[in-house]
Amino acid sequence: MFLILLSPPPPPLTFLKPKPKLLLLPPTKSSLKPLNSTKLPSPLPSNPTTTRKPHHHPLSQTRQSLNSLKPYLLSQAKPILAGWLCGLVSVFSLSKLVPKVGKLSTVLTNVDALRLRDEGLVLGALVLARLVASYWQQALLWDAALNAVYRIRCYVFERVLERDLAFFECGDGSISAGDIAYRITAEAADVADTVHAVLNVSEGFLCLFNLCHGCNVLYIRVYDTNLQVKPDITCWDTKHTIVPSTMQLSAMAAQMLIISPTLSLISAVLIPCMALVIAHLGEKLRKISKEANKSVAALSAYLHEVLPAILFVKANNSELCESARFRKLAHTNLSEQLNKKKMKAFIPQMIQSIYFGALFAFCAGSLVVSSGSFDGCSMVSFVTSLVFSVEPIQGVGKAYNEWKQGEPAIERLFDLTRFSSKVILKLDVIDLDDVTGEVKFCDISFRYGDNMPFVLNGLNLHIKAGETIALVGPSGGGKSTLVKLLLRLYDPLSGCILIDNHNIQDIRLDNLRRHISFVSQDITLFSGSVAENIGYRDLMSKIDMERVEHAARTANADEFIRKLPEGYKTNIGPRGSILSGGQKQRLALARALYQNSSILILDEATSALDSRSELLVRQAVERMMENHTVLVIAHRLETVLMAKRVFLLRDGKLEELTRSTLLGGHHDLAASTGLVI
Ligand SMILES: Nc1ncnc2c1ncn2[C@@H]1O[C@H](COP(=O)(O)OP(=O)(O)OP(=O)(O)O)[C@@H](O)[C@H]1O
Repeated sequence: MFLILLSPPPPPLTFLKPKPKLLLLPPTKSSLKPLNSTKLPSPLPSNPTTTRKPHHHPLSQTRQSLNSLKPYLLSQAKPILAGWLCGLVSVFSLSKLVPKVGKLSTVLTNVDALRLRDEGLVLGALVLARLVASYWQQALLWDAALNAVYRIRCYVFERVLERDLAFFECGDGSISAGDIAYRITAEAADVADTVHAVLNVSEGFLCLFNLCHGCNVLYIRVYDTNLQVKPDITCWDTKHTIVPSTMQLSAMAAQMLIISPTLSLISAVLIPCMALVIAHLGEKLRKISKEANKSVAALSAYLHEVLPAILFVKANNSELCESARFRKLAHTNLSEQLNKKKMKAFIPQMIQSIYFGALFAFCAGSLVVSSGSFDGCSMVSFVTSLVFSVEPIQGVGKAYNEWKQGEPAIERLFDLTRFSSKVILKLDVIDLDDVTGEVKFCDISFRYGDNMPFVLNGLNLHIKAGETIALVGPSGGGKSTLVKLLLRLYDPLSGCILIDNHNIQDIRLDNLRRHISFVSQDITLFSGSVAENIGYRDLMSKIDMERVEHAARTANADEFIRKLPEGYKTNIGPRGSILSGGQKQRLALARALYQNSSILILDEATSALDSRSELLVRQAVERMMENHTVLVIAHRLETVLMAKRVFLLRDGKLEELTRSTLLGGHHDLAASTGLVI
């Protein structure tokens, strides 16, 4: 009856240390549980360990997502406005182009070379303007969408870095590194697609004025009751969804009212009905999309855990087991994605079938009721108008669904930024330029969760400036926890920690951590050169190569570094994969030495060294003891004996051990102190 050329579909809407999870069970059904990686924090968690999620009304969810995006869209006002302007030019060119094509047929029949040339030139200019403007419209709107998402990504990552250690460490309610990585990479890309779709839709609003002309040409032709398709209505661009839709809708409504007010009113009931159906299906699509996103995040989390542990997987012949676990997660993802795609395909069909079904019923019923009060021609014209009004409603629905599909990605991304820290930062903090390194733990009590046992219970310790003390104790006794409190990764439940008689809660956090160098139990190295890893603290400024080499020599690392293919410039691979365990540890020591802080914490720092290296490192540490406060957590008697005083941490309290106790070789010493004697 009439031909509508649809435009091509819009573009598809499209480190943290992972905790090793050992799974030695065969791939039975129960062992193939997806990793618990997709638990979401509550949007405004006052307690990061809380997992209960308040129920959100879909509209408030949409408002929240829009509010989250708003500042980023406003920051891109210039390219957005420029893009819309290009859209306006593009639509204007089209509106002029359509009647021109119609006129061309008349010019061609009455051959007039001069007119033909003029018309051809105008036509060419309009086509060119349309092409160029369309290109710039897309380019500018993508520029805005991608720039907005770049800013969102940076903001989200900064907020993630600001989160308490508990968010990453405390199993219940925490989000895995893989899930976080997925949100900041792939889901942020989805947000860019959604933002672009929204901007493209909004552009339609600006085109309202301009389209009046073009649309009217189209509609007037369609209203001809003889229903002859004119050449100038064969081209209709449906890309500019909402406003052309609005225009189309009002023009059709007017025409329908003229033909039959009763029938029009009956048909008008259809519009709110369809809006309700669209809203309902859109909400369903949002939920399905969220599940689909979660299933991809679970896959990503799994890969982030397993691939770094490939050595363990191979050594344990676990390839089959891991392949089965992967299949299970991939299959869940397959069903979720399929659900999403099916829903996306279902929605337009559903809307159309409801519409045409109801339309048919109304028309048939009305014909009977009106008992021939209007002729077949008017009926056809009425139906034509109604059919044309379906398209804009569908257009609005399509835009709405694009948004609904992208909404979960926006929610999940911004969920990462909504938290209140348990480590409260005061406003009136002080900066300490130099510290002597005196540390006091005063009556410290701490536990990781409300229902967990106390790890530290009324602990007191006074470390004098420049003193070296060793902490020993059974595994799980709380030695590393004590260090975490000193670094203010957690705050004690009661008591306080003083550095140079200043409560650490009164010292600016970055200033506090600048005065403490920490070599942790699990060595953390990044891909990059040896020099970058040692001079990590100056990575963003200028690394002092002399200090790097000096630190490496002191930590007995210089010798092996020079043997590497490019010496200090050698890239050590992800997590220092090209180095041996002992080499990694010496590099970490060199890094701590480079930082030259007043307080040095070595948590099992010499455990992976051979006895020769350990001796050299011990000498280095002994040299550092002269002007540093050193806290060594050790399991080796030789390391422990370097310290001036040795404390046993057991049952949340400290007990000083005398040298004679340590050297006396009591039977139960190894069991009670965890020392390797
Ligand atoms: N993030 C955490 N959430 C909950 N409990 C934790 C967390 N970290 C440690 N714990 C618990 O706190 C206790 C003390 O742990 P910590 O790591 O301080 O012991 P440790 O003395 O350093 O042990 P090791 O010598 O084996 O390294 C342990 O029972 C441990 O299970």
